[in-house]
Amino acid sequence: MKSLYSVAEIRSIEHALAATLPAGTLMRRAGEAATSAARDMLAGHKVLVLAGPGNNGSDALEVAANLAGPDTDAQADVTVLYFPGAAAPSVETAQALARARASKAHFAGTLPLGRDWSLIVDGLFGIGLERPLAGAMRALVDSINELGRPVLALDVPSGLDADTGAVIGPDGVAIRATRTITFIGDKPGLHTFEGRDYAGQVQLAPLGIDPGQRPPAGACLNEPALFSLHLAPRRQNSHKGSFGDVAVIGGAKGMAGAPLLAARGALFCGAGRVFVAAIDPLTAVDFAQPEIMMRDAQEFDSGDGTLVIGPGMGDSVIAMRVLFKALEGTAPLVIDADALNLIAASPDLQGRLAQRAAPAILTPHPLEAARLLGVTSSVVQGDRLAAARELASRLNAVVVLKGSGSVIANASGAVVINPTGNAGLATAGSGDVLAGICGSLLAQGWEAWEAALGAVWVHGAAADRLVAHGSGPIGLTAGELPLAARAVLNALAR
Ligand SMILES: NC(=O)C1=CN([C@@H]2O[C@H](COP(=O)(O)OP(=O)(O)OC[C@H]3O[C@@H](n4cnc5c(N)ncnc54)[C@H](OP(=O)(O)O)[C@@H]3O)[C@@H](O)[C@H]2O)[C@@H](O)CC1
Ligand SMILES: Nc1ncnc2c1ncn2[C@@H]1O[C@H](COP(=O)(O)OP(=O)(O)O)[C@@H](O)[C@H]1O
Ligand SMILES: [K+]
Repeated sequence: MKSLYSVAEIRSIEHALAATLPAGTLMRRAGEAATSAARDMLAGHKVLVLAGPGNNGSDALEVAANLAGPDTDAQADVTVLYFPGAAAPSVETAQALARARASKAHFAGTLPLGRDWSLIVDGLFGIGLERPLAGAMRALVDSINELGRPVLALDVPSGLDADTGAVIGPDGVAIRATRTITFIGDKPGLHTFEGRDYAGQVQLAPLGIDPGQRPPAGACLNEPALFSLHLAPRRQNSHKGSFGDVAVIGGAKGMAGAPLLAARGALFCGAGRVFVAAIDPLTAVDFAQPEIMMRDAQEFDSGDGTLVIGPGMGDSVIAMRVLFKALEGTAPLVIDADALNLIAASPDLQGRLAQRAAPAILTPHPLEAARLLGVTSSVVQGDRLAAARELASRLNAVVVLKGSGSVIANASGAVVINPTGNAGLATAGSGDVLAGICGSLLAQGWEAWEAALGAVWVHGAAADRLVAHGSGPIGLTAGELPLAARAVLNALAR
């Protein structure tokens, strides 16, 4: 399992290890791991090392000493910008500083201008940053980002919250890294919200701590191993009834495309039969996808099939009535878009949802999540893991909080961050396709938790596949996702 540790969890691991290891061991190991990552990235000689006042800075000083070296054959020409704190440095920091000063690295007082850095090592702040960068530090971070040179961040890009992936603000700044080497355990903030943009490629350096010595983490990264129990090859002796029915309810006037996209997501990911039950039943057939059966939402009886409710559904009286009926019934539900907004506006519907025994997956984007929680979307984005966890527990459902690094949570408090997908998905209709894929996996007998994990992973991987083939991120369309998702799912099942 690819565990993700909160800052509090890392601190408690550090605390336990401090009793068993000689002082400074972990810092030295962090320095060695980071030095090897820096060498790996280095295509040239000139290295700028930024070292802050805490232990993150000490890691950076170790890197500077290692890269510059006392030897004449040292490869790098290292410049250090060191920012001592107001308090006296710790013994370990003093040792790292002495090593760096004894090396061939030169210490500068301000950012040297006009140098074409081959690599910048960011050791300003790690998990100890608790307030926004201000003054000279803020200006330095802006200047570093403007240089556009390769940056290796130590532990966490300085300015980023390792728990949430938010830049510590308001109106904060953070280093934009090419790669982040993160110590002891990987961290949620490197994989969601702003984290993916600021951390770049994430590399874990466990510092010689074997996973067995680490307690279980509060979150982890999504990967096929988390849902592979449902990825069995199909039996030859199967028929369309073996793979379940999905009915997508939605499609108010002018919004016929949304349920069709969801229905295609369901069809291409293997549901046996797929219906669209439209609020405005004008379309008799989807000529591009005639396998989809078209019905009138007001007359439709889904039996025990899976319902995906909400895409393009609107907020009419009919929509409300159909949603009420779905919540009263016992069908597995995927609740998306307008259905989420109707539920957000009605404590009664929230109560009904929370009391249901049948499985439900909710797929809010941040604004829909904010409406459900009665807060603003910036509050949701400020702590996506907490928001997803809170919604799952309040509404007794599996929740997929969408966006860069989608967060999947359940009512028992489990939290998973999805690493697949890209900004090509930032296009109308891609969420509809995701809802359809969720419904498809539910209809094929997957448990709600695995269905949500599998659907989000496959949906993101489909977008990654399209980008790898040149069909994005610019101009990727939601309509292309179902076919790509089919390829991804079949590759996994093989
Ligand atoms: N412990 C271990 O076993 C290991 C730890 N490791 C490394 O240690 C890192 C954590 O180190 P850390 O706890 O010293 O915190 P860090 O991120 O350096 O920052 C704290 C310093 O910044 C200061 N400061 C804060 N905000 C500020 C601001 N806005 N503007 C200006 N100053 C500000 C704050 O000062 P103060 O708040 O007192 O003013 C304090 O001096 C971790 O990320 C990893 O890299 C690894 O070596 C592995 C083993
Ligand atoms: N920048 C991004 N990186 C990764 N995934 C993204 C990004 N932007 C959007 N997505 C994904 O695309 C989908 C968009 O869903 P949604 O916002 O509901 O759009 P729509 O309602 O138009 O279908 C979600 O699955 C979301 O996680
Ligand atoms: K850093």
